[in-house]
Amino acid sequence: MNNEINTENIEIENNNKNNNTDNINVKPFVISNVGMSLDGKLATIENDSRISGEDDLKRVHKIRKSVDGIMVGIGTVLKDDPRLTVHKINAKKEDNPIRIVVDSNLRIPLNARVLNDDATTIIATTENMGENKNINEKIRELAKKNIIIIKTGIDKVDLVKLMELLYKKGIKNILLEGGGTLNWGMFENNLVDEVRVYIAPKIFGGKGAPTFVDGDGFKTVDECIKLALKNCYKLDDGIVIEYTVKK
Ligand SMILES: NC(=O)C1=CN([C@@H]2O[C@H](COP(=O)(O)OP(=O)(O)OC[C@H]3O[C@@H](n4cnc5c(N)ncnc54)[C@H](OP(=O)(O)O)[C@@H]3O)[C@@H](O)[C@H]2O)C=CC1
Ligand SMILES: Nc1nc(O)c(N)c(N[C@@H]2O[C@H](COP(=O)(O)O)[C@@H](O)[C@H]2O)n1
Repeated sequence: MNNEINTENIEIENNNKNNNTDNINVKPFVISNVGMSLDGKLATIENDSRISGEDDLKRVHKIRKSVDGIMVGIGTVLKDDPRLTVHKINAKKEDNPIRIVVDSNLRIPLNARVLNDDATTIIATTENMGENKNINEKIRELAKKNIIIIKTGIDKVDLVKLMELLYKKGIKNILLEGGGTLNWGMFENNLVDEVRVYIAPKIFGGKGAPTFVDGDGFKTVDECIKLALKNCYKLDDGIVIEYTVKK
């Protein structure tokens, strides 16, 4: 049972008050996909992320079409303003997966393209997102756009709980499309099941350029995520490598 609160008649799911322990450890199957340079960067220091060629983008959009949900961090929304729909291959509106944005402080701009009506959008936020004084106005505007807001976590989105909640909503598989900070959060919590990377024959360099997995990093090799090679092949001018995450 979810406890729900009303903010000016707008229902926000507040899962921090949810003590239900049913279905714990039942989560969507998560595929982490990125296009990266050979040195592991997701974009250049000036946020140029044109890495994949046309065939690789078609590969990504086939995955988008096949999953229930597609997830990004608010960093990617603010930097790229993505649509997160299936638009590089033939598709109908019904083929678009549910878009999930992980955004602890509701920083999402109201004109972000992920808030358009091409697909359902869920914003995962936190208990303390309301500290900004204009937050109720923003929630009202998001509600007008039929955006679903889920609160889980106090200051930072609780990704483990979020996965359980999404699974209960019928989202059985998710394409995780980064960026590096959210990818770390997902790997750190052992929430990723499969990895697919397109590696472009390019070197971007730059200490500040985002990488496939950023965050704090594991301290030892013993702690790190271990992968088993599943498949690899040439595509465009690069290669695609697919791994299963060893659990
Ligand atoms: N080449 C590719 O395939 C791709 C490239 N990119 C690139 O990646 C870059 C963006 O990456 P980045 O800046 O790291 O942003 P992310 O998209 O990874 O978003 C990170 C933000 O998510 C929020 N967040 C909330 N809860 C969590 C949590 N539990 N764990 C982790 N994050 C959480 C945080 O913001 P808050 O605290 O406000 O909630 C955090 O700063 C861009 O340059 C983009 O172009 C992105 C995707 C794919
Ligand atoms: N796989 C992949 N290759 C690249 O070269 C990329 N730049 C990305 N970026 C991701 O796709 C999002 C854009 O999506 P829309 O086309 O607007 O639907 C972008 O925000 C990244 O998540 N991915």
